[in-house]
Amino acid sequence: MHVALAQLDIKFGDPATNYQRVAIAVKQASQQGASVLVLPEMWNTGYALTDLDQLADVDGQRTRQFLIDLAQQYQLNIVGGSVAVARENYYYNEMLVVDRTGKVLSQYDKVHRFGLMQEDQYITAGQTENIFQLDGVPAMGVICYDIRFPEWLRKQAAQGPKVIFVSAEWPTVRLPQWRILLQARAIENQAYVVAVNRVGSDPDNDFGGQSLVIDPLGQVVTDAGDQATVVTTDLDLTQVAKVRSSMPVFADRRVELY
Ligand SMILES: O=C(O)CCC(=O)C(=O)O
Repeated sequence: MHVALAQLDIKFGDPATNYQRVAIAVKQASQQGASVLVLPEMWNTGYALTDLDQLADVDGQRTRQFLIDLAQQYQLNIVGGSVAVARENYYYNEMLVVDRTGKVLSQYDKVHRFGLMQEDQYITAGQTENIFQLDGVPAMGVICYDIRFPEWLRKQAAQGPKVIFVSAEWPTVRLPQWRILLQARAIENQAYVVAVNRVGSDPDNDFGGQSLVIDPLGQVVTDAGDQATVVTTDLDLTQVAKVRSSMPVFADRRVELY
């Protein structure tokens, strides 16, 4: 699996610009030979939560068609980060995963709402897991604050995913925690973590990138730095089986105790 991390700057409250930026990133990823492109969180609007009535993608229709078209045109799978979506009278922070044939593999609403950025006031929490197969590889995806809840990732990782995708808008001030949390999620689940954060700023926060690929032993194999970029990395998925068989932590769980 050759993953491309689209570490984008997101223009606050300006979907038209952001759709263009994503289209450029998909093209770059394809030119770099990627098989999977990963986008950041809330890339259509940024955290313009007070304007969601004007800005959110109604029923996610625009994003869905946009990602399907790009996936087919450039023949790559897309872990679509997340976008602000309006469904009925509610707003969601929604991830779509689309394969290169244009099939929608998964639709996930962020489960843990981040109160420090007022998500609890505007966004409706998701209820369902996000496990899918990319080119036959079992994978899962979560969004930003979700990574602070190891039980949520574990519940899904125990079902077989070898790659954990994370899409985020993680403020610079807490990037030291971002790195440690992601490394811990990789180590405890013995899986690759492919995590994409944005760069740039919005009226309240600076975002410092540090999109990472972390191997199943917790070592950072790619760090995208702090500028807008698309970086690619080859995942050696044989590592997952090797690490899991060398220390059988899933089998050693005492699930009757917790
Ligand atoms: O947990 C954090 O520190 C950041 C989370 C966040 O920014 C988000 O979920 O959007």
